[in-house]
Amino acid sequence: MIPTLQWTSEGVSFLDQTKLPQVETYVLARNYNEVADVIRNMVVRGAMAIGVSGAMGVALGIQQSTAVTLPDLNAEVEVICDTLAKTRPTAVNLFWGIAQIRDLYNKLAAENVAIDEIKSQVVALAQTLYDEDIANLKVLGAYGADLLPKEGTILTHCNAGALAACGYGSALGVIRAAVERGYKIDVFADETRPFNQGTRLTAWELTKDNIPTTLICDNMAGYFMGQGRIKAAIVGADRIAANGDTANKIGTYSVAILCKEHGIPFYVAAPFNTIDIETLNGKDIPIEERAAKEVTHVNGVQVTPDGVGIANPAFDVTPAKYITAIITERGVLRAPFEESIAAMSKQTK
Ligand SMILES: CSC[C@H]1O[C@H](OP(=O)(O)O)[C@H](O)[C@@H]1O
Repeated sequence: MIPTLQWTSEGVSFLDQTKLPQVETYVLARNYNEVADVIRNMVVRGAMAIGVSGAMGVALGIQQSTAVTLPDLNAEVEVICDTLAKTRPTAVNLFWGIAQIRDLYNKLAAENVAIDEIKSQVVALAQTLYDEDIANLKVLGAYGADLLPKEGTILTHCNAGALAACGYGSALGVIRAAVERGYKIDVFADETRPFNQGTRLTAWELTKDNIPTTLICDNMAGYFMGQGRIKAAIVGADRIAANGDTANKIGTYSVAILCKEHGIPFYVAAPFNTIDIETLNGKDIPIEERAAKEVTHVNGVQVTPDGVGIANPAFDVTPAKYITAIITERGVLRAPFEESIAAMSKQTK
């Protein structure tokens, strides 16, 4: 299994995704501020992975606190949660992960539970969230595999794989589940400029698993769809609004429109905690703008002239009307998404 992140006795260990595929190396975050740094710098990235990282960061901060009274610890927990919440704005899973630990903390603190007991319970919960992430994605993968063709090429954008989660992956989890069933499928991976999650990460993890993969530049998808090569597209998600509008890696919207034009199914695969029912539609999803250097530089070398303007939105929003289905561990959602999402939100699991 790919060790994207792991709780250890010394802190949280992260596979450094900024160094892949050339070097497989690990970063140990020894305190919650260092966890915030690795999320911000995308040493760890992907909605599910940063959700559980956020939870582990809060748990680590509480575990390491030297506060001896609950009022002092309460104040520290606020700072810890704020620090982690300010790292990346779009993936709602981050806020979900932080809230899981904060809610347990608040409950135990309100019951006046001893600080040592609180520490052990929040750490245990962070580890449970890690296990549940993998278990949920395996269930999601099985639902998704039911929708894929038994043979042919599947397009994906960015990396919604084991590297974007605690393991297995969402979009790539569906592909893994299909391959495990013996489907004769292969993957076209968009390179996903500017951070190159497709080039560096999807290509790395799929070839490691011997899943046949062809890397294409972001502007090639339409060409291959026109040739009839692509049978379906599947992507992950960072935040899904109550009406089904979906924020995902920049370029996803273009892929969805191309799919519509060519009559190709366009699937979103995401655990249910990616759905944000408080956000009514995609216009209200905050879109992260990242540093210009991600666009101007490739492998540390500047490829743009000095003085040119740079825009670097990290995500776009695909309107629900372009989405064939949203695959979750609770089942498959279809249009009208307002209704199917509302109904599924009422299920406890
Ligand atoms: C599991 S969803 C993965 C999702 O995360 C990516 O964003 P980033 O690499 O910036 O964290 C992207 O939107 C992927 O689809």
